[in-house]
Amino acid sequence: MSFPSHNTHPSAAAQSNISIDFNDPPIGLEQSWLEDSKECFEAHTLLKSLIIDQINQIPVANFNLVLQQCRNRASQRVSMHANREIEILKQDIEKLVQENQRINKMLLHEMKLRQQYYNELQLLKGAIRIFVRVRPLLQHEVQQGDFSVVRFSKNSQQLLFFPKVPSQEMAPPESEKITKQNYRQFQFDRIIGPNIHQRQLYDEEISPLTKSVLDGYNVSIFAYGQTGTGKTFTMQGSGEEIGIQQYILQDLYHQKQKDQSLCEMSIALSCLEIYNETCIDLLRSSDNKLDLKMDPQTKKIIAQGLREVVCNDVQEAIQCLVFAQKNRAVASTLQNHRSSRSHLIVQIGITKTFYQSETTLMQEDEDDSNQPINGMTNNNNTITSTMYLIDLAGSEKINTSSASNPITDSETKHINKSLSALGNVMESLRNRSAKPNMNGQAQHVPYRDTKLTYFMSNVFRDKHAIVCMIPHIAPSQMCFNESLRTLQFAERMSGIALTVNQ
Ligand SMILES: Nc1ncnc2c1ncn2[C@@H]1O[C@H](COP(=O)(O)OP(=O)(O)OP(=O)(O)O)[C@@H](O)[C@H]1O
Repeated sequence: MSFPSHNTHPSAAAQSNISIDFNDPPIGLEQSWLEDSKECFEAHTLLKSLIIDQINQIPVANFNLVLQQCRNRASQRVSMHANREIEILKQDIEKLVQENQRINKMLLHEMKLRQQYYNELQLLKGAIRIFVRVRPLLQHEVQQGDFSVVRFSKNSQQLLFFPKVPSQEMAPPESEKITKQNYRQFQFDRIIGPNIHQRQLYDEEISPLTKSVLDGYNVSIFAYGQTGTGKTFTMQGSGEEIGIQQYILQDLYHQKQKDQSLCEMSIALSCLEIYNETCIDLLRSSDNKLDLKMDPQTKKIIAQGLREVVCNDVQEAIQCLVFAQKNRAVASTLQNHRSSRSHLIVQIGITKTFYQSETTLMQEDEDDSNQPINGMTNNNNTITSTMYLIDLAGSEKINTSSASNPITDSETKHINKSLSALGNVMESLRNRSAKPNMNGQAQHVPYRDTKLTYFMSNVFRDKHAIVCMIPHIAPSQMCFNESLRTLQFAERMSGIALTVNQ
């Protein structure tokens, strides 16, 4: 086959990048040759674009592969790194646990020392502490023209009590103006005047007792005094003003929360009423009369079947008290305002069980001062203690001038009997500590004379018990005789303050 000499092969044209306009072919080229060339050129162009496409695909696939490999390597490195980190963290945690144990050990040691010194101080202050509370004059007393016959010293320990003053005009002057007046002076651990609010009373005088009960000491607080002098106000509060019962419970549950890493604390409540020498369980609505018996194992006097309610928080505990108060109020309306004619004993039982690690730490501590504190049994590292809050019946005498009412007379006789039995027990304890062993025999203490003294003998027979008495008086001159009796009773008690538990 021969080609025109002046012409060039189409592939040569493509190779030499000659641009051919196929719509306007050069003169002399045959039509078929042109069509062949055109097809060939298009095939070439298509092939070229396919090759470019293929080339473009290769790096993407490669990249994905490389990326996957990188990921694998990275995840291997991350897991190796994480393992190392976890190892380091484990070591750190181990160190922290050891440090925590060391600090807990120090804390326990410090706590025990603090408890020891603190409670020694409390015991040195006197086993029976007397805080006389004088309530303000009430509105109806002022309206009746009554006035206060009580004055206070600046150190809050002395109380000046004026004999009957005939009228408001003759009322004693304020304490700073008092010179040589005819007054009786009383001195107690603390006088709580009418301006002292519940919170202040709690913070200054009662909260140390809450600390003691948490340390394993049995504590009892008696509210004593004539009806209407504020015993219930102090213990339970009134209206907006909460009483020491609630403050104590708030503190106990607060401490329970604070100590939860050291020990498990359980708080249980029971409420016992003694009315006309009958014991009544106020946490039961029926079948609630109880007998007092000595527990053969612990030698403690127990009210058989007395309901103890474990309360998990302060609200539950307060609900319990409200239930008891309602029960008491129902009986009260049925029986001639029984509430002020009966003794109410609220018992708060505390059990603290120390966790194993702390137990071991305590056993490891070889310091001699690290003796088990009161209430703690060596076997199970549990501390048990009880706080007794006793709202005593009104202490007034039978009004011999009024028409006799057999019910109130019998109630009053029972009250007078149990309150004077309480005084006799105190008196015996004082005598016993003055003359410990007469002819080798311990002096008899008449605990069994009344239900109140029998039950409370748990407290008086306990060498480590802390007893606090809050005698209440009204400041008015109309209550002069009853207030004087209350102050004299309190004076008798304060005489045995330092000796009762020796
Ligand atoms: N410190 C005080 N401040 C203000 N008001 C008080 C105070 N103490 C008592 N009161 C008020 O005096 C009244 C009598 O108080 P309360 O009922 O507590 O006496 P009580 O000794 O418990 O009597 P009862 O033996 O009859 O139960 C109440 O209205 C109480 O609110």
